[in-house]
Amino acid sequence: MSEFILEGKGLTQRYKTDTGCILTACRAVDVRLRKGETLGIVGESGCGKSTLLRILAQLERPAEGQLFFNGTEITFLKGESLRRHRCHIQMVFQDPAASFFPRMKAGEAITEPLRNFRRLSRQETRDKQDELLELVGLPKEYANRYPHSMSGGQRQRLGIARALALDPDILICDEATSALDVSVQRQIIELLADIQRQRGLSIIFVCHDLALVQLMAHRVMIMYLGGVVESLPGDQVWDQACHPYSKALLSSVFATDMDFGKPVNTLEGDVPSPLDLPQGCSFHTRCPSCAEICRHEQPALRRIAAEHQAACHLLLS
Ligand SMILES: Nc1ncnc2c1ncn2[C@@H]1O[C@H](COP(=O)(O)OP(=O)(O)OP(=O)(O)O)[C@@H](O)[C@H]1O
Repeated sequence: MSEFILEGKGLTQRYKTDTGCILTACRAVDVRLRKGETLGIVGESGCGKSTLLRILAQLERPAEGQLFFNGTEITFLKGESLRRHRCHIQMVFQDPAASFFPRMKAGEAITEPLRNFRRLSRQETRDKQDELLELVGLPKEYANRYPHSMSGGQRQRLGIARALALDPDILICDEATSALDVSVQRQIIELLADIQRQRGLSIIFVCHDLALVQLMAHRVMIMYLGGVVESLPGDQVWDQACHPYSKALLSSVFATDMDFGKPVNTLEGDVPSPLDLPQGCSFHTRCPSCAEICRHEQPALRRIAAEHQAACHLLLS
């Protein structure tokens, strides 16, 4: 049995654009998720987070690389075995309202995935609705309400309830709190942590907000332009993150907490296009510490400390 419930090796994804060019959205990404662990994935818009999630959830197949579930390769599953496998990994999206039929009541909506897999008696459906609503902290009576009549936070609870209907081993949350107010974000994160403790669930939590991710993730992976630039334990992000990109993200996130007078290390320039990846280190065009080697040699992810890797020439020389 593998130490990891989900493992991706060298996951790469390319898309053909409308103009016939090849865009590399994900570059040789290694992902490891342990049972009961939360892995946070952070990065700016367009860095390939959603692409990576779609590969991990098997909504699309990578152009290169392999995927393992509990040590068994699942990269090439198809047909009925793929459909069955999807029960193990479920997703929560940023806008759950978009995936609810407007005329379907909440109770029906959250048990829908279950009905796709087996017949349920009326009593079984009601019991499951009650169980799921209680799990996500909503009153039973909400089964009869329409999702659009609920608040954003309540709808996101429904989204989580629906993702849990099939009792998955892994929950993948794609910007699941980004559309919510800060106080509601906290409640949803606490809810996820509670459910994780109760059910031993493994969670992948993708977000562009590093402050939020490091609050809940056991490990954090920082992505830039389709690749991983740093990976480290969540509780070390604030004082041990060492890649120049991670540091720039941190100083912009925590700028409001900083002393006046302390320079804020903001990022200059734009992210290069994934259609035209720069030579050498993908971050060198914006890196304040760029050296000659960074312009022509791509740094590999290397060990900095236990459970901590970074891809930067300057940290390793
Ligand atoms: N199906 C597709 N066809 C062509 N290009 C795509 C496709 N899906 C994603 N891309 C491109 O791949 C790159 C990575 O996109 P992706 O959505 O994975 O990034 P992201 O980090 O999740 O961004 P965001 O936070 O804005 O959702 C982007 O340049 C995007 O335009």
